[in-house]
Amino acid sequence: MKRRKIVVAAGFCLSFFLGTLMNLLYIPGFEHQQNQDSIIHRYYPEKQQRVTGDSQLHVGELVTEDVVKSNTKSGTESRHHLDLLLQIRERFDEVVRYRRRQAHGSGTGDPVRPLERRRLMDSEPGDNWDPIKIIERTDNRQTHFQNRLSPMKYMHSKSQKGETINSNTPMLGCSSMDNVTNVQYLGSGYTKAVYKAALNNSLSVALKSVDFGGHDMENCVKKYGSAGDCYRLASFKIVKEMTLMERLQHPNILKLYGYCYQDNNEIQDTVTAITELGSPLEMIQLLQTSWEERFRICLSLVRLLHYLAHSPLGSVTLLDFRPRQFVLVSGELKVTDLDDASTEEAPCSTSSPSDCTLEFPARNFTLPCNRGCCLGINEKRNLYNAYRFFFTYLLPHRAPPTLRPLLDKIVNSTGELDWGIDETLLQLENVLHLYRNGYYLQNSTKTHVADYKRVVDASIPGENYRCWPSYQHDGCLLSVYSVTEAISVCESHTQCQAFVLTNQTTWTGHQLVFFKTGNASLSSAHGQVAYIRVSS
Ligand SMILES: Nc1ncnc2c1ncn2[C@@H]1O[C@H](COP(=O)(O)OP(=O)(O)OP(=O)(O)O)[C@@H](O)[C@H]1O
Repeated sequence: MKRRKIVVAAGFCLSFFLGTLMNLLYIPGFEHQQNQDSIIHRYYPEKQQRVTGDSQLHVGELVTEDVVKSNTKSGTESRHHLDLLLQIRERFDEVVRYRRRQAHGSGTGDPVRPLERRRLMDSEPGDNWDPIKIIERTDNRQTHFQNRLSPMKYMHSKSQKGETINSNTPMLGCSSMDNVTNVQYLGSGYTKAVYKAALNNSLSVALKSVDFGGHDMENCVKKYGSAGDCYRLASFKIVKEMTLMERLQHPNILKLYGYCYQDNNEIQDTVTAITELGSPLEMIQLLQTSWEERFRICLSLVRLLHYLAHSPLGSVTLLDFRPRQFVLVSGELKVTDLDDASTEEAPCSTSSPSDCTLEFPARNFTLPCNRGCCLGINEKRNLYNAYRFFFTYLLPHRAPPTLRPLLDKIVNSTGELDWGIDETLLQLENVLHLYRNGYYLQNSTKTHVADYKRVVDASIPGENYRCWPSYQHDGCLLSVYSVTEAISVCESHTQCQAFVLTNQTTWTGHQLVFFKTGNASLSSAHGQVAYIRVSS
């Protein structure tokens, strides 16, 4: 109520108010309509079209809360504080846009309606700034998303049960964090710290929160001196990430299991995201794994990028695309860091080709400008990053020789940005088809030199030797399409005198086979088949 009065008063006394504001905050030329609009555009780009005759009122509305706080400070402090608050509001608006955006192509461009915006501005000072909470308070629509991710239901609830994210997955909240064990630090970046933990001694999860000692918080507090506001600014990265994890559902995007808001000693409502657990990508380690596993990572990545290019929010680009933004979950690549994802398509004019320049350290590309937008810029940025960070290292290296020409073509075409993501996906799926069905095996006229005795339900536990790239470090465990391929492998290893077809398969359906130096330890093993070399 009090806030409402302040907004109304601001409307009546606006010219006086804005004049004072200009003097206090030293915003040059604030009295000029043009500059007011550019300020609005800078901080509230989506407002600009609406700001016409009554733009002053909008300015008043937008900054009133901030100014009331800032008015009590010295000029420089106020300007700094306002800057910080405007950054928070900017991130807030971004999250609102993602939450409200209709499925791409079926909805309105600007989902924040003026009435809601006014209500947002009217929310009580001191209320926490969790946009999900604020929107929920102000939104009288029962959206699908709200039903599934209601902070009122989950975030402070200590006894929630039976609610779901997806139709069959219970949503986790603060109560699930009552019994957290085996907490281990996993990693941190500029803003967040990530811990591995077991909930109720069973479910292993990753817990993501703002790193109080991280660069982001440290730099912000140094500049603005307000730990609380700096926390709010940083926490919007987690809120954005949670929002995108919820809205972008794909097997190669880490799952959001839930979240919890808790007060700590100094700061109210600190947010912790509870997500699927992965293991950080180690490029050196990856180079030592089989081609099949490395191909899986590239294919997961391309499937992810294909989804992002056609996502319900529009074409999403990952502005920070280093391998550390991805983790592995059971061999599948998943993106974890979504705080730098963006759906903004770069605007351009046909008379200025440089508008659409994609710049990379070793190369630049200029894309065509089509109807004021750089054609496919988000998709192509992702694709070139996939090429430079993943494909060049992982795709061709030790691939089956017959697949090499296809793989080289994929690497070259993505490196030149000749293909879009649709064609790239098609080509990788084709490679999978050829591999999965054994079409990569050479039609060799060479006959095998040795004969092998087949022993059903038998294994050879000992007689191991090492080979590369083995699925097991102290033995030679490789994947093959067929017995014929296993015989070829055995004949190419000087130590090999036998092999055992296990009953395990890889993600492509290939069979895992142990290669052995002999058969002295032959013993019965249900479901396995041993092949023993009987002549040479
Ligand atoms: N779900 C997860 N499972 C395992 N490790 C994770 C998970 N999420 C993040 N990590 C690890 O924690 C690190 C930091 O996480 P994240 O990238 O989200 O933080 P950030 O502050 O945004 O980092 P950056 O500065 O790279 O943007 C990651 O590099 C990754 O190795």
